[in-house]
Amino acid sequence: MTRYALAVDIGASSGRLILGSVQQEKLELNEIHRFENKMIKKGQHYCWDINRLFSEIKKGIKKCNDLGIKPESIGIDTWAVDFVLLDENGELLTDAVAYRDDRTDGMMEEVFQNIMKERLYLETGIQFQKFNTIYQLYSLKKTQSEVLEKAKTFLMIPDYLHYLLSGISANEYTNASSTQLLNAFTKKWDKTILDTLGINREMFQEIKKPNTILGNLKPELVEEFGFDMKIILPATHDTGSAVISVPELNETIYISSGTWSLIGVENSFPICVTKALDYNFTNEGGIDYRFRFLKNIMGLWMIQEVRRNYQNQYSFSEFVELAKAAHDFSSTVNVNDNRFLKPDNMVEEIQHYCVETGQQVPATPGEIAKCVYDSLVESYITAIDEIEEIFEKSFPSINIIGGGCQNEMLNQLLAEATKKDVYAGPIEATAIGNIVSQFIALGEVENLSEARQMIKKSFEIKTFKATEDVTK
Ligand SMILES: Nc1ncnc2c1ncn2[C@@H]1O[C@H](COP(=O)(O)OP(=O)(O)O)[C@@H](O)[C@H]1O
Ligand SMILES: C[C@H](O)[C@H](O)[C@@H](O)C(=O)COP(=O)(O)O
Ligand SMILES: [Mg+2]
Repeated sequence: MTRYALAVDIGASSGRLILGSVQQEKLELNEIHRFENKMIKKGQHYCWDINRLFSEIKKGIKKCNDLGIKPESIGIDTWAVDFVLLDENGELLTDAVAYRDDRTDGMMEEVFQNIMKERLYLETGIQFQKFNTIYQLYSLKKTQSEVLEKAKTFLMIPDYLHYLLSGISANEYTNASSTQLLNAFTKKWDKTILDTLGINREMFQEIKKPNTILGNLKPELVEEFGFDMKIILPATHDTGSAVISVPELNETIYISSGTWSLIGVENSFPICVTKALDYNFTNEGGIDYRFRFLKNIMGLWMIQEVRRNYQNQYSFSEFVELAKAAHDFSSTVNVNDNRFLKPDNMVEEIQHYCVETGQQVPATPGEIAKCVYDSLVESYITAIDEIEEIFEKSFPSINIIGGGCQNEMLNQLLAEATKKDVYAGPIEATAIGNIVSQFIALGEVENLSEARQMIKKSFEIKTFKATEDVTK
């Protein structure tokens, strides 16, 4: 009898529910529901519409009935760092404020008045992004200390969605690592950091690893759906699940390409050396206590915003064709400049940058798109050079996974620029990683190694090579 696991993968731009099963030793996916995700303004803050997200999840679960399928388990992954706080009755005390909100402006610098930057990095190994949970909580402490004092439960976004399904509170390890409040070595909440910043450590929950069976659905949801499911924790940080799906993990660099581009390697221990700090690499927790040594690059968020600025009149594939037609345009921007984190108008921000740096100013949608893609490749190359400097070796290939691996122009540009083989796929890497984590817990798949072998033979992986230099 076929066993099904249901993955819920919610990224910053879209969410999807995907059923997974093993058929003839291959993983089979069936996307049953997809929905848009975006920030909404609530009061003075940008937030996630967490109630709509949960209703989309329930809508997707109910579609299983239309297929006559009762999945054995469900697991939810989303973006990192964001959270909600609950009161003693388990009710929401806060909105799900989004990491791009400006409430953390200046907070990192204030935290460094209490804890040295180097100390934070040595204990947590986490990159310095202004939106990390530590700075969001510090902002709350300054502006709404009464909320922090009342809070009894701290749940990150996937934790909260699992709580809504099961009534059980837990903090999953891979996402907890992104907060910059988890000690990279003890894998526990770092009491010294919390106490030094005066953040109530009692609200943090027990850390649970991926592959943990958290519990079952609340009885009223069993009634509503018509079936029960186990809630099994995947790597609830979406990039943690995505990296599980990288088919060629040994000796390769991956780029999880979606709203963000997360570029890095898998490692068995945290690398907290000065050079990693200076280059702002992170050591996010992975499955089986591996580490995701990676760097955030602004990613396809930029083209998502450009698309919005042009009233969504162009598809992503049309932007690629428009960029190809603008082949003579060569201005680039530093994509990791915080000015691109949440500009009022991305097109204008890119144009202002080019004026300020004395470059040709992009005017057409094609020139803007080409500038974004060329700038991303430039940033990828810098990060690859930094990784190879830190590891003191050259990596032969790059694996691009996630929705962005469909941008074949970007894939070819990277192959040409690095002379490395670029492998593209699987597209739904995050959901696949989520599903295999559930199957490992259910015993449907033996372990991570078997999962990766199964993934490699189950999905199309396209190869992009540098063109031979015929002049030689
Ligand atoms: N057909 C396509 N051609 C080129 N790029 C694409 C295509 N489809 C999706 N993309 C890129 O993939 C991105 C979305 O990737 P995805 O992994 O779904 O994002 P997230 O998980 O962050 O919501 C889009 O922003 C877009 O740039
Ligand atoms: C804010 C974090 O850096 C972000 O969540 C990143 O880690 C991530 O996982 C983004 O995933 P997307 O699928 O939204 O690109
Ligand atoms: Mg994603």
